[in-house]
Amino acid sequence: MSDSEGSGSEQRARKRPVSRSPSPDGGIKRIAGENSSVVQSHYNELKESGLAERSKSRIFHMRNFNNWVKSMFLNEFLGKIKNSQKLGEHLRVLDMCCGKGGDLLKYEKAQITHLICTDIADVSIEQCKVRYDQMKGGRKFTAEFIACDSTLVRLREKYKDPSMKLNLVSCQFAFHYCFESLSQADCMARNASECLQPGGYFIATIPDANEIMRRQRLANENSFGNSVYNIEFCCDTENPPLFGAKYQFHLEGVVDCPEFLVYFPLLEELCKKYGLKLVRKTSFADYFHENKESGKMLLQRMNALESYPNKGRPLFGDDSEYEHAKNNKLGNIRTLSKSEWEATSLYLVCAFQKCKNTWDANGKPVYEFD
Ligand SMILES: C[S@@+](CC[C@H](N)C(=O)[O-])C[C@H]1O[C@@H](n2cnc3c(N)ncnc32)[C@H](O)[C@@H]1O
Repeated sequence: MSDSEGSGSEQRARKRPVSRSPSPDGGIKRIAGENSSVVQSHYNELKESGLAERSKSRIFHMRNFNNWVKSMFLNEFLGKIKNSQKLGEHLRVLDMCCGKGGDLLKYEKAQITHLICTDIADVSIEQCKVRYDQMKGGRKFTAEFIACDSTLVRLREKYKDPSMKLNLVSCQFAFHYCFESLSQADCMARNASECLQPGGYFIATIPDANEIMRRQRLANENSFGNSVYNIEFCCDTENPPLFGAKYQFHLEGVVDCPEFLVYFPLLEELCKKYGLKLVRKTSFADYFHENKESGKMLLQRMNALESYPNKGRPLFGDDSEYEHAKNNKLGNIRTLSKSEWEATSLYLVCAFQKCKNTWDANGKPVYEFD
């Protein structure tokens, strides 16, 4: 259940030189954003479920766990930003691919001053705006809402104030959609970076391509997974293209969409082009182990782990899903079922910091990476 850093697939991937690839899209001609409409329809049609319904979901704890990771990661970087600011300074955030606004309360608690919410799914953006309008409290931040494809559109041109400087850009569980093609990934990286002020951060949670490929190699099949998730490859798994390495991702009751592998060294290169320097990359599994003590109270409050045994109440998974918890000597423990852990440990968190720049004779930024 641990991260697969240094796995065979990663070593194979590392051997593949980015610049020598004859065709970054694997030789297949694609229309930019070919899959975007499928993704847009999927999220637009996704029913908004209330807490009562969510708490019956097979992946109730995993969704809370993912939310815990997001909260901890957001707070880690918002904390760094606040520590570097003077009292009373603005704290402006772009939530790129914000969905229905699941992170609005996190921003309110962090006392940000302005939020830009963007998403390709207009229904989600509308629901996000309704949620924002229903938020009460004197510390409420100002906000703007934009429905558009961040892999095709220059977001800056849509902002109320295109000269606005942002402190944080967050893209949660969504950046991988842009790896459909080079032009889309480039557009998204530019959107993540161009309004960030030097010192600001771009943070993201994405599926870990090395872990996905490791599991595919183990399964030796195009399709693999468990009772809560399934991945079915729609590209050559022996030699996946750098862009457009498509797979169909199914997650119990919430996702059924085409996604794309994010070859991380390439993401790093794209970010570098726009002055973003990698400062953190950690698997969800390692992030949990690093932060479970400091985030213990929040884990409890967010109901991010399941009690085992569950005081006579039924468990969310079959009994066989808790073998790892059976032999512990502590009696009652908090855990996730095996299938949920396998699904959540597919992901990684990463953070990039915007560098300072000077300008060359042609007016192009020259970034100061140390
Ligand atoms: C898994 S959801 C995550 C939503 C939210 N960030 C969260 O953490 O709850 C992925 C989101 O990405 C959005 N999305 C996918 N492709 C997009 C694109 N090309 N441009 C903008 N949004 C996109 C979807 O509409 C969906 O709301």
